[in-house]
Amino acid sequence: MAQQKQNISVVLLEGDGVGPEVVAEAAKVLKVVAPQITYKNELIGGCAIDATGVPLPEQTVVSCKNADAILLGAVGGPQWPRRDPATNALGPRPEQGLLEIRKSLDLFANIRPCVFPSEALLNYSPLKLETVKGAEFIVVRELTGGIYFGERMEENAEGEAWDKMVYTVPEIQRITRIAGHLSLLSTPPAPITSVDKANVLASSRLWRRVVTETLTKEFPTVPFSHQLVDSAAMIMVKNPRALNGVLLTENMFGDILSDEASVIPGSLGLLPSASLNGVPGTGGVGSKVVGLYEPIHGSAPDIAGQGIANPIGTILSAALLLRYSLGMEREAKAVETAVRIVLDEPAQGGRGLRTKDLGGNATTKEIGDAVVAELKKLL
Ligand SMILES: NC(=O)C1=CN([C@@H]2O[C@H](COP(=O)(O)OP(=O)(O)OC[C@H]3O[C@@H](n4cnc5c(N)ncnc54)[C@H](O)[C@@H]3O)[C@@H](O)[C@H]2O)C=CC1
Ligand SMILES: CC(C)CC(=O)C(=O)O
Ligand SMILES: [Mg+2]
Repeated sequence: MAQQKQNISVVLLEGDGVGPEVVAEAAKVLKVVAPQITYKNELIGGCAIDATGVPLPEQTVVSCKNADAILLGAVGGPQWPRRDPATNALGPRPEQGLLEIRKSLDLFANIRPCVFPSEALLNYSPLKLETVKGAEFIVVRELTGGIYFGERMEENAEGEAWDKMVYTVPEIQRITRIAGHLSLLSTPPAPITSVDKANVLASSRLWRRVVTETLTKEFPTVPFSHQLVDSAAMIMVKNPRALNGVLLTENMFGDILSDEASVIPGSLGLLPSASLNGVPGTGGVGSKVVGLYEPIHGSAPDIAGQGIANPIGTILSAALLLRYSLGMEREAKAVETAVRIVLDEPAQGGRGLRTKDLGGNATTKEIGDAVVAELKKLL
């Protein structure tokens, strides 16, 4: 087993809505597999606005920069932005906090694996079993550039507003290298599908040129192709196996396509993500990168406070945290196995537990407790 650091610090950013509910379960899981971790809770999003006036307090940034890894729930909700009763001006948005922490830590690489955490879920996908069986790809989303970070103008007196989408060569090169690296972890190298809108957008034409050059020069054994984003969205639900491998794309397209991808295994509550500032390792000393880990979903205000949110996306994000930032591959795999057993049908030796989004009636806490119980048997 890889040598491990003893004093590990993880910052928990619970955020808003279902954030605290799902982070509580993932933290419970981490405490079992890695008891040496110490935790610090910090504020981000709407709860930070209400407590401090800003969505990302300086103290949160400092703690995150000093930590070995960060686990986040979600931010946002219909109560924000709040309106100042005196001036009628709108206050800050919780989502700004998330964008700012990604930028502050230079977390340019967002990795969102779209896999079935258990084969049993094949029966619960809203798509036909024969369509989704065998679908398995990783969305590699550029996370600190593009339209979410471009200049913008809010609505003016003429009823006009705009957002600018900018990409630079180095930004595209570094995210392409992440995709190339992930491709090479498979034998033979996994195909990369780069998704853009090069038939319309100048930034996409740059994207396509730089992706082509970087992969051709630096990853000559990696097969790749280009797909326009509109048809990629169609293929994802019609024949998702055609995207198997690595789906490389820019910030906004990756945001949208990854939510769509969650329909394949059956719920937005299932998919984890890792936001990194470098090449992800597969475990062991020296392979660690700065990382923020979060489920791909939002704060789900429609179900917040009911104890029914699916915590699996967050628990699997904790597994990615163990793998990529702490070099604890054995523990990461154990968490993934425990999740599989919880979801597997009893006839397969599993527990057949599912939350409401997957047609079951288990609570958030029951799923977390079951993962912990299975994990204790595995360790
Ligand atoms: N990373 C983040 O913090 C993100 C924050 N948001 C914010 O979240 C708020 C709500 O946004 P929505 O568009 O409603 O997206 P959402 O992802 O919060 O919810 C969309 C739908 O999926 C369901 N859902 C989400 N997570 C679930 C889970 N773990 N278990 C079961 N069902 C789940 C929700 O109940 C809802 O019906 C907004 O303020 C938005 O800006 C949205 C996406 C990401
Ligand atoms: C604030 C948003 C960009 C968050 C989001 O939807 C995401 O990262 O998936
Ligand atoms: Mg999103």
